[in-house]
Amino acid sequence: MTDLAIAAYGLRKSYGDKTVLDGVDLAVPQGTVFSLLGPNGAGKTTVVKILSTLVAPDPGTGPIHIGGHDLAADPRSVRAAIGVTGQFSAVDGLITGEENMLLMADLHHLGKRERRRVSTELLERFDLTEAAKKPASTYSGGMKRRLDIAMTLVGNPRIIFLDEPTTGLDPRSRHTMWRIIRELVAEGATVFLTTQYLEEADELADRIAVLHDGRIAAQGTAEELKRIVPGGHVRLRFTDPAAYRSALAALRDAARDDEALALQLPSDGSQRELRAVLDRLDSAGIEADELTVHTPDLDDVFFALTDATTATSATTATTATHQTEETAR
Ligand SMILES: Nc1ncnc2c1ncn2[C@@H]1O[C@H](COP(=O)(O)OP(=O)(O)OP(=O)(O)O)[C@@H](O)[C@H]1O
Repeated sequence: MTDLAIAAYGLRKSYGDKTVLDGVDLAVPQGTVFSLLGPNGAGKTTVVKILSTLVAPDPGTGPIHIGGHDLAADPRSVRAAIGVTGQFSAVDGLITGEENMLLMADLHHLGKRERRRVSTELLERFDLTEAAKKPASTYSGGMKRRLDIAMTLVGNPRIIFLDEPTTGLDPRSRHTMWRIIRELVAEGATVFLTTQYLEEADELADRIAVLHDGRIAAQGTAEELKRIVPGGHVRLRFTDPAAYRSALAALRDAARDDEALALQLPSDGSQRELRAVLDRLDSAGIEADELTVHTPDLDDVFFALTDATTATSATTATTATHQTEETAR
């Protein structure tokens, strides 16, 4: 257990007769990023609130250890070990960024000189020195979010909960946030990240869990999760209708898209399967104008796990715009 920053067993929580968490197990090794994914209302924030001592879990919940401390027996030590930034920021808009930082330093009982040093250092690190003397209400969304994280880091927490840290941020601010998260982990912190952006989990997380219907529907590395959904295929596109027709005759098992003059053959995207497809094309004398490989992405996994009825259309939709599609010809 010692190398686990977060170990929680059988998390349960209901509000009235609504069961939000119905036995959730979580194990997060130190120095890693763990991402909890789930649709709106799945219970991600509830998990963060329980693990950060803000909300009590229901009776029947198993043991929870955060940073080696028993959450039920020693919540004070848990609070000392963690930092939390939620969807509702702790930033006070009426005072300056610097004043927000100093206030946080006071809450952590830092000495006079130390509070200045920590505040200046963190403002600089998060590129807020120039704006430090301006009221936080004048900050952009990205700046506010950076200030929020800077405030969280005042107490030098080893375990950091980030609840949807990039929701509503533009791509540049999002990338800045990703860099910050990577730096924190490189310094040895553990990050528990909730997000609705699958791309974000894919980018950052060592392990990902998908929360659905009060339980963990699946968990693993991004690669492991992608392997559990079907949908990988090779797509061949033709410009000449005659070539398309002869390909159609030779590859009877392929799914056809007559309008686009395209065929799709199932494939897991591995070198072996790709070679098999190319061999078939060669032996049938087929020369496609374009060959693209589609491997399932986290969107496919997410839709497949959280809503079976939308799985098919989601897979189709991502096929058209997929980022990991590689044009081979
Ligand atoms: N204090 C509360 N009282 C009653 N119901 C609550 C309370 N807090 C949360 N809920 C309900 O619990 C469910 C899970 O909420 P939670 O905020 O944990 O979801 P989430 O996965 O974080 O969603 P989102 O992505 O929308 O933030 C929701 O249906 C919510 O309405």
